[in-house]
Amino acid sequence: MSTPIAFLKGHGTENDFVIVPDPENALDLSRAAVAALCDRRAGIGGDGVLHVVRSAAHPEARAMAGEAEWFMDYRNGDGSVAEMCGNGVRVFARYLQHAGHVAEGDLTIATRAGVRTVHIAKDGDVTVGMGRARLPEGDVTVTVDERSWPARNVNMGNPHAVAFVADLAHAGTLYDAPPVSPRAAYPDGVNVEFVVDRGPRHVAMRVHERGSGETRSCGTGACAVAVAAARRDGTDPAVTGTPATYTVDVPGGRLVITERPDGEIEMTGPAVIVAEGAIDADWLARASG
Ligand SMILES: N[C@@H](CCC[C@H](N)C(=O)O)C(=O)O
Repeated sequence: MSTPIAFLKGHGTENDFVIVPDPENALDLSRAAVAALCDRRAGIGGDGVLHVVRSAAHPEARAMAGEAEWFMDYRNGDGSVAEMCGNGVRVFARYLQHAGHVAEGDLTIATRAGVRTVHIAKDGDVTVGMGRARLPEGDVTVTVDERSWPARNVNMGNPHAVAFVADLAHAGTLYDAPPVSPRAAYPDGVNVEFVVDRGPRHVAMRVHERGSGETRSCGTGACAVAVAAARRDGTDPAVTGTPATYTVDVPGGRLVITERPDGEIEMTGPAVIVAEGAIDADWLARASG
């Protein structure tokens, strides 16, 4: 029998992850292995995997090793690779604290979208500097059944289409990815957010994530929603010169997003470790095919 592989389970506003500490990048976490881990019946279950690797030990992160000791090698539930995961980076920071690698306060984490700054507060919430949004030009349309909505193309390191709708139920079951057109606007696929107003600078959303399906929360998605809402509401900080803060309710909780006049975005929310265990390495090897 092979040596078991340590894992933890954690979530941020119920966007849940299998955390696999692998400081020296010794594991071969294939696409099939990640999908098996995330399987909610035959595996551990999660929206994605947070593979915890020292930046110096990962080819995609080596160049960031001087700025951030740890690299979040994030994978979606189907095993695909994504550039960024906003809830994931908060849970990743919570894991580093839990494992004694870092203390409360400020730290940096390398991601495929670049180095992110994180603050672990005494009250338990974790804030992450999400960088700036990009807003590619061009009209985008999201469709569910017989309804279509104009959507805003927002890139938070990963791609989003944000549609303001009259009722979140209009998003339907979200079992399948809602069609977004033109497809050429998103050559690598897209995360789709459906948004309703709850009050001044307060919205609620549902999301269909690329590579994971409908999830209970998406941090980059919540940031994309806040950015789109600010442009719609005339509160774009680059225009008004004052920060815009939006409360974004997700099915799994609440995130608070602030965009500053220089475009930098901060997101605050909870991050929780719920379990620790050991993966049967032989099972994982078989699952990897
Ligand atoms: N849940 C994440 C986003 C994860 C990546 C996304 N599915 C993609 O493929 O871009 C978040 O909290 O940001």
